[in-house]
Amino acid sequence: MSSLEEPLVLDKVPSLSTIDLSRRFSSNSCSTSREDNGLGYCWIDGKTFGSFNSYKEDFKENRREAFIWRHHKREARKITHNNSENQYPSKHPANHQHISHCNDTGPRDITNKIFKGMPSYVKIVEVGPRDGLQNEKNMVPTSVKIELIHRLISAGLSVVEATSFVSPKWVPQLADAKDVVEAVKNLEGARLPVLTPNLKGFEAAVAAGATEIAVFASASESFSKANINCTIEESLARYRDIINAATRLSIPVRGYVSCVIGCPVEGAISPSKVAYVAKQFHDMGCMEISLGDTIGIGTPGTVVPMLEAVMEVVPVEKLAVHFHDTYGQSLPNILVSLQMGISVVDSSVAGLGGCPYAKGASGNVATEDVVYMLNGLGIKTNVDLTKLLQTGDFICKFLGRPSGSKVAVAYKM
Ligand SMILES: CC(C)(COP(=O)([O-])OP(=O)([O-])OC[C@H]1O[C@@H](n2cnc3c(N)ncnc32)[C@H](O)[C@@H]1OP(=O)([O-])[O-])[C@@H](O)C(=O)NCCC(=O)NCCSC(=O)C[C@@](C)(O)CC(=O)[O-]
Repeated sequence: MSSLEEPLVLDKVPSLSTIDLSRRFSSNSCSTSREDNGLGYCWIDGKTFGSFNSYKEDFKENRREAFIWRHHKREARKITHNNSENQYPSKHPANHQHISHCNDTGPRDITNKIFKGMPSYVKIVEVGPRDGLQNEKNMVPTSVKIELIHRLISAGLSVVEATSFVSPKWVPQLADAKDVVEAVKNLEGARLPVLTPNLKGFEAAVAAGATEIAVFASASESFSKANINCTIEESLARYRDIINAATRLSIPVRGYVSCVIGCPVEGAISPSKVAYVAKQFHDMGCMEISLGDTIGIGTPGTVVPMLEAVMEVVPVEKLAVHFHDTYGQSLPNILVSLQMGISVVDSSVAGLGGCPYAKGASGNVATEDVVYMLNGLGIKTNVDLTKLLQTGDFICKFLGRPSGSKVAVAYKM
């Protein structure tokens, strides 16, 4: 459990790349030429990682970064009301969008760069009914799970992970997976993937009517054993069989990699291990690979090198990020992921969740908080924040606890 006691820092994280991380993140990092540092990327430049800046350009850009925060203060005066789909009282700035349409000279250029690499639309994968509820001690009635899924879909979420077909001895809370899927399988407007750890689970999921599944491996050997009772290689062999069977039925498969930053037993996990498992999933045919900071210890300092390693072997369009909020780092981690070109974000309504086999890990980042941030950035999600807040309220009232969403708390004040 030592890994939960202090944040991982860059020098504790082994990296795939040959770059000296402390140099890359130092004030002179971007002044190093591409050839000199092996990869030569300056991640914060907001461009595709393949863009070639000259030594001089890099140096100039790096110097400009010193002005970013001063510039933001000035730009903050220019916030404007965003009349997108959500309507809020003006005291709440969720509808305020930073004007990032700057001209190309001076410090404004920096602001432009920060926003330039970001997607215009983010797909949110809502994992509340599965990841959010799986760790609940008291049994949540099937009818409440079904109602939760209904509400999430009507709030505009286009992907809602409904449940898991895992062993009920391991996760008793989701023993009603068959009933949940049978009740929601014909709902329009959203895809409803379910987790399957083996062929037995896959067959049960398909029999119940699931049309999309997810498999889950770990980048940590110890966590793999604790979570699914097998080694990483054994799990990959199982998943190969599942993916082959799914492909024959034209069922899309999402692959999760857990412990992408650290493991509750092993501590820091090397980005190269994460990249290895992600590549295996990609080669097997997973349509999307979600990178999970299962115990929520990542910071942008560890998330960036991990993503960089994975992006060397898997196209960024196939990647999703999945952060738990144990140390309150999810939003900055999501922000840097967006800057690196990721456009799929997992989250859980009201910040529900926690993994039963990762003691001390808290819930997923709250969907409300993600939507609020994306609204503020002018990034579309098609999620109605008001309906989402009401959905969070519904499940929190049922569970008898306050929301894990900061936005939900703020809106009640
Ligand atoms: C993988 C197993 C099944 C191996 O568990 P095992 O005990 O090694 O399995 P087994 O094959 O020896 O079978 C034991 C019993 O389970 C039954 N069984 C076997 N498979 C199934 C099944 N699919 N559905 C229903 N029952 C099943 C099987 O029939 C047998 O029943 P018995 O004969 O004793 O009555 C078990 O370890 C398991 O279910 N683990 C899942 C744990 C879990 O769900 N953890 C949370 C996932 S969250 C996560 O991984 C992270 C993620 C994705 O959220 C991302 C992130 O946050 O970073």
